[in-house]
Amino acid sequence: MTTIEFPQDLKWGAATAAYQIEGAANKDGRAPSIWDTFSHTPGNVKNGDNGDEACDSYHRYKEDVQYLKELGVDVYRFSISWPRVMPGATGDLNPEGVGYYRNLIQELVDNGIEPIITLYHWDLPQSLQENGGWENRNTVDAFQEYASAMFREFGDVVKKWITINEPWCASFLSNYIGMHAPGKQDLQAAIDVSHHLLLAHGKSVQAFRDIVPDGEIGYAPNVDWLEPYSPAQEDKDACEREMQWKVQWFMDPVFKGEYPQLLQDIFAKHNGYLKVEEGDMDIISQPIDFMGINYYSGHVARYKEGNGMFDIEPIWVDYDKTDIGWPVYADGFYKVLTHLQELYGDIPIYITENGACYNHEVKDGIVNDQERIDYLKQHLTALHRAIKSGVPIKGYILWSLLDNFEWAEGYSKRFGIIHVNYRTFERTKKESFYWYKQTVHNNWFEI
Ligand SMILES: CCOCCOc1ccc(-c2cn(C[C@@H]3NC[C@@H](O)[C@H]3O)nn2)cc1
Repeated sequence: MTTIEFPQDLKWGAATAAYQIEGAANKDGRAPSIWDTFSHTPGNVKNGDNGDEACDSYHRYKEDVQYLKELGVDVYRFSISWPRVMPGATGDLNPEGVGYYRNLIQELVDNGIEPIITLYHWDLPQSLQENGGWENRNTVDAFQEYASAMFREFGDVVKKWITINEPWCASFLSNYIGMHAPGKQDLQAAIDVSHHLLLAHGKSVQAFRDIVPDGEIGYAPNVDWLEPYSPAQEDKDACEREMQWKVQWFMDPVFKGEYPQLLQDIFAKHNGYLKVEEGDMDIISQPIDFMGINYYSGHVARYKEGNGMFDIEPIWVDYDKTDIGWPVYADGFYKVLTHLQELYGDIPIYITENGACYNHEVKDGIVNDQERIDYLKQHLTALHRAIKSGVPIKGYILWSLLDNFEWAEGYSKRFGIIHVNYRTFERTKKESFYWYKQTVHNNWFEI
């Protein structure tokens, strides 16, 4: 057997997000988010699913923390629901909402688990969407007010914060492709949203430095890897264009203070234009302490003239795929992490999401998700390769602790290492839970 052993100081964790697990959507003063509106609009989410009850973690968080304790993880990454703590989007805090997170944080601390808070995991207050949402530059100031209030409420205990989760999903997937809330298909809207999300990130970092001077803050872009079909320049160029859309568009502004010209030119051909105001790029490129990276999949792709905005087509033919249809492409994890180091140097990285969708059910009290264990072995080996190549990886946070509401896929797609019965909310630890528990305990695994 071969052993893959990690540095002793690597942090192990698990992740969730508010709208995906909490439920209690109309409880204790929470106001609607854009995902309440989107999921309750027929046709947007598979099977008409919504987050009204989800995993009922709002009421079962103590049980969930006990699973984290059993896993032996160092950190738990969760998100705060903006409309739960600030139902008016700005102004007064909701004591019940703040109280829920204070109880959750205390439960984690009492069990020796470090909380990592994500401020924005896509559940924008619907009241802001009525005024244009992230397309409206005023939402940036609303976010800074919300973020500052959370820093003041929890910054005495919580020292690691993430501003924005997957800005590509919250901008282009949601406003250009239209698959996520608010479900627009408007390139200019998506460009405006992407800039305002990054501006909100920068402004909240500025506020954080004053309110939590001993804390660490970053953001969590999602990346994938596109492997050119051939050495032909047209295939390499096609992959570069789409990779820049996912990576450079959201990282160059933070680490270089500018947007990639290649993409600005492509967007202009489709009547999409950046609207940057004086000082914006200085705010966005505020130094941060770490970068979260969310990686799930990659694939081979090649040039195809006229196909989409980037003249590219995916070639997925010969890979194993997870139950959400994404290729299992662990080499892409290693390649994208070393690529990021080449582009941006030694910014400390937490893997803030990595995991797989496999829809196994409970049989005789057991969930035999060997495919998920195999996925984790492949991707943790790729991560180990990146660490050995000198990429400064500080932690690995698995997506997800629980099966949960997978956005437009609803509850049809299961990413958890704990199975959730959505009728009874009964949790069942999967075989992957036990494998991950052993790996966290040992800090190594065998392949
Ligand atoms: C170019 C065309 O593309 C069409 C589909 O495009 C995507 C891309 C990415 C995703 C996606 C979903 N997830 C998992 C979540 N991450 C955050 C957490 O809440 C998880 O539930 N990550 N990425 C979905 C669809």
